[in-house]
Amino acid sequence: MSSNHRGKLGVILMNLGTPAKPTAKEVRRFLAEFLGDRRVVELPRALWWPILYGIILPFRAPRVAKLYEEIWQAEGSPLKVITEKQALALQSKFDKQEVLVTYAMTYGNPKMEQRVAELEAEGVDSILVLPLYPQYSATTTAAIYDQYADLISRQRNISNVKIHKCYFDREDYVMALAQSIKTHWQTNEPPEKLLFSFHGIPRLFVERGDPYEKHCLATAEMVARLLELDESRWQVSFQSRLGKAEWLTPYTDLQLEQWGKEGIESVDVICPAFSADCLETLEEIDGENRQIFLASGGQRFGYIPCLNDLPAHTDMMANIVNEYRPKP
Ligand SMILES: C=CC1=C(C)c2cc3[nH]c(cc4nc(cc5[nH]c(cc1n2)c(C)c5CCC(=O)O)C(CCC(=O)O)=C4C)c(C)c3C=C
Ligand SMILES: [Fe+2]
Ligand SMILES: [Fe+2]
Repeated sequence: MSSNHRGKLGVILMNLGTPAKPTAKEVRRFLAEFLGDRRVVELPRALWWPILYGIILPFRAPRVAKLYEEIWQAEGSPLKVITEKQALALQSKFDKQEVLVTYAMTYGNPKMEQRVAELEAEGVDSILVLPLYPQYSATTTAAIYDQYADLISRQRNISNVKIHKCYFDREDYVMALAQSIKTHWQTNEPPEKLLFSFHGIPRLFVERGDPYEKHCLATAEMVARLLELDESRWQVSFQSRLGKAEWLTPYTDLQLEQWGKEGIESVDVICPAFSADCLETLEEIDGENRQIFLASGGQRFGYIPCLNDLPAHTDMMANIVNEYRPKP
C-alpha cells in the first residue's frame, strides 16, 4: 500500500424493503419476514405467530397488494426504484476506485450480507452501512445492526463494517428538507398549516427507551426554525399505525380530519422519516389522507415529496460518506 493510499470504501445504502411484486403471494412473503422480526413486533412469539399467520397475513396481504398495485411503476416498487437512483446518484460523486456504492434492504432483497460479499470481492478495505432512516428507532435502524451482528457471528475474520446510526439533526439534512419545502412553495401558495407526518411506532417502545419521538420532534423543530414558521403554522403527527395498542400521537389521519372540521382550508404534508417515496407516502398520505382532509371540509391538500434523489439529499449522503473515508 503506498503512503497516500486512502483505502477503498464500500457504501451500502439501506432501506426497509418492499415486495418483489404487487401480488398477495409476494406481499405475504415480505410481511411475514418484516413482521416476524422481534425488533418490529415485541410480543411473545407464542402469542404473535397465531395472530400473524392466522389473521394478519391472510387478510392484510391481498388488501395491501391492491394498494401496491396502485403505486407500482414499470421498473418496480417506488421504494426500490428510488433507492437504486439514490445509489447511482451517490456513486456519481466518487471515483469507483475509491468509493463503491450499492444498496440493500433489511427485508426482501438484496440483502446486506450479499452486498458485503460483493463489495469485499471488489477489494474494498472497509464498508459503511448508511441506514436511510434519519431518526433512529429500534424498529428500523437496530434491525440493521442485528443483521450485521448475525453476519459477523458466522465469520472468523469479521467484515470491516461501520454503521451510521442516525442523522435527524444534521444541518445538511434539515437544510435539504427546508429547501424542498421552499421549492414547493415557489409554485404552490404556502398553506395555513404544514404537517410533519412521521411513521409511528408503539408508545410503549418510546416508554422503554426508544429515542425516535425525540428525534422526530427535533427534526421538525429545526426545519420550522429554518423556515421561520410561527408555532401556530406547523405540527408533528404520526402515521401508519397497526393494531389496537396506542402508538405515538397525534395520529396523522385524525389530525387532518380535525383540521378539516375546524375550518382549516389548506394543508401541506411532508414525511421526513421516509428518505424515499413509498407505499406509506404515495398511497397513505397523498391518497388516503388527502381524501380524509378534503372530505372533512379542507379545500387544498399539498404533498411535498421525500428527498429521494434530489441533489441536496445526495450531497448530504456524500458528506456522511466523506466522514468515514480513511485519511490519506
Ligand atoms: C409493527 C409495525 C410497524 C412498525 C413498528 C413500523 C415502523 C417503521 N416503518 C418505517 C418505514 C416503512 N414502513 C413501511 C411499510 C410498512 N410498515 C409496516 C408496519 C410497521 N412499521 C407495515 C405492515 C408496512 C407494509 C405496508 C402495510 O402493510 O401497510 C415502508 C414502505 C414499504 C414499501 O414497500 O413501500 C417503509 C419505508 C419506519 C421509518 C418505521 C419506524 C420509525
Ligand atoms: Fe413501517
Ligand atoms: Fe400504511
